[in-house]
Amino acid sequence: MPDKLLRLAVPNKGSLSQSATDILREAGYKQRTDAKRLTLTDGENGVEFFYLRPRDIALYVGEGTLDVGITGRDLLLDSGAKAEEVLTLGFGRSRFHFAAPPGTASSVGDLAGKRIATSYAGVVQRHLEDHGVEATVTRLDGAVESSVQLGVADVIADVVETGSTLRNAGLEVFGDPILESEAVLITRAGAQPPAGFEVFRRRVEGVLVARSYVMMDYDIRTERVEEAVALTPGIESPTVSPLHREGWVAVRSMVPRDTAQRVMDELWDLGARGILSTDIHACRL
Ligand SMILES: Nc1ncnc2c1ncn2[C@@H]1O[C@H](COP(=O)(O)OP(=O)(O)OP(=O)(O)O)[C@@H](O)[C@H]1O
Ligand SMILES: O=P(O)(O)OC[C@H]1O[C@H](OP(=O)(O)OP(=O)(O)O)[C@H](O)[C@@H]1O
Ligand SMILES: [Mg+2]
Repeated sequence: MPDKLLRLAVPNKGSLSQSATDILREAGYKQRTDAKRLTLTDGENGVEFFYLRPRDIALYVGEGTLDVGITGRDLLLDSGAKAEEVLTLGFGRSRFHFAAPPGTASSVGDLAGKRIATSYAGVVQRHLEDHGVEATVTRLDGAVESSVQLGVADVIADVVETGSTLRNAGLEVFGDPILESEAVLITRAGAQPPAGFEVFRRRVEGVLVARSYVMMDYDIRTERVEEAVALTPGIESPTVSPLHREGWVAVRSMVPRDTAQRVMDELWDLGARGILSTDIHACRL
C-alpha cells in the first residue's frame, strides 16, 4: 500500500452520481454501497474517496484539499475555483440555455434590464459581461423553470437535457447555447499532478476506450487484406496472422463500437468470413 493515498471527490447525489460510481467501479476501485456513506478508503489501490455535493467539488480540488474530482464542466466554470479539466468522461451531457415565454427575447442582446433566474449565477454573469449586457441575475437553488410563472424572473438560464421541464413550464429556449457540459475529471490548476494520478487516469481512460471500442476478428483472403485493414485500421495497427488454410489470413483489430455493424457488413462484402465482434473489458493503450 502506498504511504500517501490519492484523494478523490465523487458526486454524492444528482445526475452525475451513479455514472461516476459506475466508471470508478469499472476501473477496479471499491465503491460505496450505502448512499449515506461519505468516505471510503481503497487502500489496495492507493485511493480515498470523498462523496460530496457536485457543486462543491471544484472548490475542494481548487484549494488543494482533495487531489482529483469528478464534476460537471458547468459546475466547474460556475465555481470560479482554481481547478482545471484533465479528461472528459462522456456522461452527464447537457446544454445550458436561456429560456423564456415565447416572444420575450431572441438573443442575449435582448436581455438588458431583464430579471434572469438561474442556479449558475457565475456562468450567467460572465456570459452577460462578455456580451456587454446589464441585467439582474437572481440565484435560485433549483426548479428554476417555475420562477417566471411565479413572477420572480422574466427569463431563466438552466440546464436543458430533453427540454420537457421547459415545455411543461411554457418556456422555450432562445439564442445559442451558453455552454455545453459533460462530466469531467479535474485537478488543481497549474499544480504538479499528484502522486498516483497517472495510474488513476490510465485506468479511467482504459474504461472509456473499453466502452467505446469492440475487438473485431475475421478471416480474409490474402489478396483482399489491404482493403480489409483499410476498413479496420485499429488504433496502432491491426494484427495479421497466417491461417493454416493456404491463401487466407486472420485479422484482429479494435473498431469503434458505433460503427461495428456497418464495418462487419462491409467486411462481409469484401469476402471476409468468421467475423466476430467481442466486448473489451479493460485496456491500457
Ligand atoms: N437533466 C439534467 N439535469 C440536471 N443536471 C444535469 C442533467 N443532465 C446532466 N446534468 C449535469 O449534472 C450536473 C448537475 O449536477 P447536480 O448534482 O446539480 O444534478 P441535479 O440532477 O441537478 O441534482 P439536484 O437537483 O438533486 O441537486 C451538471 O454538470 C449538469 O450539466
Ligand atoms: O431538459 P430536461 O430533461 O427536462 O432536464 C432539465 C431539468 O433537469 C434539471 O432539474 P432537476 O431534476 O435537477 O431539478 P432541480 O431544478 O431542482 O435541480 C435541470 O435543472 C432542469 O430543470
Ligand atoms: Mg438539479
